[in-house]
Amino acid sequence: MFPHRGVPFDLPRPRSNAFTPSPMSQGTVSKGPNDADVQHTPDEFNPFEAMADRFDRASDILGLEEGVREVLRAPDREVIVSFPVLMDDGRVKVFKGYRVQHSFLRGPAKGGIRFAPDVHLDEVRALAAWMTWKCSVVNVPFGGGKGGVVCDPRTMSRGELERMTRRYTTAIMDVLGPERDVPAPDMNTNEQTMAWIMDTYSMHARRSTTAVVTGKPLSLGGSRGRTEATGRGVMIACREALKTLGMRPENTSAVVQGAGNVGGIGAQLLHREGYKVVSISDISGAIYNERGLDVPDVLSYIKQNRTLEGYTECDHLPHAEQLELECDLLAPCATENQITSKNVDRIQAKLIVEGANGPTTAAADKVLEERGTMVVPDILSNAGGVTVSYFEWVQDRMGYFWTEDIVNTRLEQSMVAAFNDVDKARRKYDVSMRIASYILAIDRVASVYRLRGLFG
Ligand SMILES: NC(=O)C1=CN([C@@H]2O[C@H](COP(=O)(O)OP(=O)(O)OC[C@H]3O[C@@H](n4cnc5c(N)ncnc54)[C@H](OP(=O)(O)O)[C@@H]3O)[C@@H](O)[C@H]2O)C=CC1
Ligand SMILES: O=C(O)CCC(=O)C(=O)O
Repeated sequence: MFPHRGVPFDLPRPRSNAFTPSPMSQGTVSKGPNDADVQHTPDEFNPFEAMADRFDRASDILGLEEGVREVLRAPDREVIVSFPVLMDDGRVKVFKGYRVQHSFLRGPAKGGIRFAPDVHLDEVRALAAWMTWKCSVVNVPFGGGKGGVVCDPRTMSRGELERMTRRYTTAIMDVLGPERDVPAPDMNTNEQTMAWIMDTYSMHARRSTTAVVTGKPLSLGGSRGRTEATGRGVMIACREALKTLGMRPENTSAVVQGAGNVGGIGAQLLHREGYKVVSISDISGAIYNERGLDVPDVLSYIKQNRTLEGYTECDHLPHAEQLELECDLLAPCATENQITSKNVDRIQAKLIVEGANGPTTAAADKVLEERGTMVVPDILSNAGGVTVSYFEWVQDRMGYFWTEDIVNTRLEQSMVAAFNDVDKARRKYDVSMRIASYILAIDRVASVYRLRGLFG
């Protein structure tokens, strides 16, 4: 069902065992990539290495002390669990889940949970570290965490998904909590999943604990604007980037990869702002219309049919061709490792705004930098989601809920401030937006570490 997730479409599926600790057992807690027995095999498609490559470049520029560098690079805690779930046919199936908490220096760990058949530890490690840097870039008081369950949600019934979510939550519940670690939605999880997590946690805690998770339904302490927040943040990042390039939305053609929470809502908001969205994709492939797609119509088609397959008024393209389309703006909003050393020479977009986490490999980054293609990196451009998650956590703890206007205004202010902070660092250090974001993020986390005390 997810044949290409996390790898370029035209390649055999690379797998790295770099940093992967040996046998996973119930409740394993591993120290992570700094373990002495770990073997390092350079691998362009390993997301943790992609993160570490940028981390090292930014740390070199900052002249970060060796000890601090080691502390900030490695995850603080990794939990690996195996748990049984009763399937609809009466069988018991054992699932594997992860929760990686990369850093608590700036506050509780924060980050989504994804359900996918090929989710793996290095991916979750990278995603957790990216959360630390992202929260720092937008200056919200959280560290970074991420979770994953190896499963194929498309083949599971609602009951199976609920039982799996509840068992996973129970298995990792010791490390969760409003002041410990606060999950949120990611790929293939949504507000219903968050409601199950909140309920399971609350049953064990013997009190309703809304602030243990964000991205919940409104009636369970969710925030107005959270569902749209990541796509809205992507739209704001596009607008700010266009300004620096002297371009205007109405003269900008856009290609959006992914049609889920980030890509679908992002495309819709770009369309509303006057961009010509010429292509959108989902797992089945891409659609293209050079005159521009009717995005609301495309999204309602997907809602009805659960796929883009069969949509008319457009050409259908394979995934790989979508990324190489002639366009002004490319917004990869699906998954990791989409723009790589294999296809970067054929990417024609003038501007890349990353809605997904890790869609560009470090090797491709270097080519884009040399070519002068502007890339607004994930840890800045998709930070709208965690920003409104922070607002949700605050509202839950206050027990006082904001209007959508207030949420959107504060999100707008936060995204623009973060964009400007990164742009300032870019000019100061004469680096790309990506490296500038890492410099800003690492510097903020490192200064907190020094303030809290190096040897505590
Ligand atoms: N949700 C959030 O708030 C945030 C998400 N992100 C990141 O954004 C990305 C997308 O997440 P989200 O939108 O929540 O996930 P969803 O599950 O809502 O949507 C994912 C979308 O990507 C499509 N897709 C999956 N694989 C491919 C592929 N290989 N090529 C093209 N399309 C593909 C899916 O198609 P189909 O439906 O057919 O499977 C679906 O349209 C992830 O990297 C996530 O980590 C980042 C910040 C916050
Ligand atoms: O909203 C959140 O807490 C995190 C969202 C997320 O997983 C991400 O930004 O990658």
